[in-house]
Amino acid sequence: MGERSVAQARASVMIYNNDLKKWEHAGGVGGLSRCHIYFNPANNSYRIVGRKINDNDVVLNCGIGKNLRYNKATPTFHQWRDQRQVYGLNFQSADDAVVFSEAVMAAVDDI
Ligand SMILES: CC(=O)N[C@@H](Cc1ccccc1Cl)C(=O)N1CC[C@@H]2C=C[C@H]3CC[C@@H](C(=O)N4CC[C@@H]5C=C[C@H]6CC[C@@H](C(=O)O)N6C(=O)[C@H]54)N3C(=O)[C@H]21
Repeated sequence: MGERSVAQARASVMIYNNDLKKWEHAGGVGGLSRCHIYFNPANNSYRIVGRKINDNDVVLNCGIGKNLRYNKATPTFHQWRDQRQVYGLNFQSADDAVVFSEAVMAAVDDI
């Protein structure tokens, strides 16, 4: 049994460039991605995967750890970090952002 999607949202994926001190579009080009939260029943893990709508390029692929701190910087821009970098999602609506954030936090609680 493979991974299954437990939530999805369209958002622009951004990565903070710590060297240049600025946000950059994940994958280098702006645009919307379909972002899924996948649950892997084989090891009870979750990850967030984002693929560009226009060419399916994977621009985000990060595990959800039990200590993940998810920051709602604005109603439509949410961010989190891992030991390497900071990720940001620019949602198209506050509603999309709420649905996705609740799924992220449910995943964190489930680990
Ligand atoms: C303790 C800690 O790690 N703190 C982190 C947050 C955090 C807290 C707790 C757990 C995890 C995390 Cl991640 C932290 O402070 N970080 C993470 C890196 C981010 C970088 C820049 C500065 C610039 C100001 C702010 C920012 O990003 N903000 C404001 C809303 C604004 C909204 C849209 C996004 C879209 C692209 C850019 C823009 O508008 O051009 N942009 C923004 O400009 C967006 N900020 C941050 O937010 C910074």
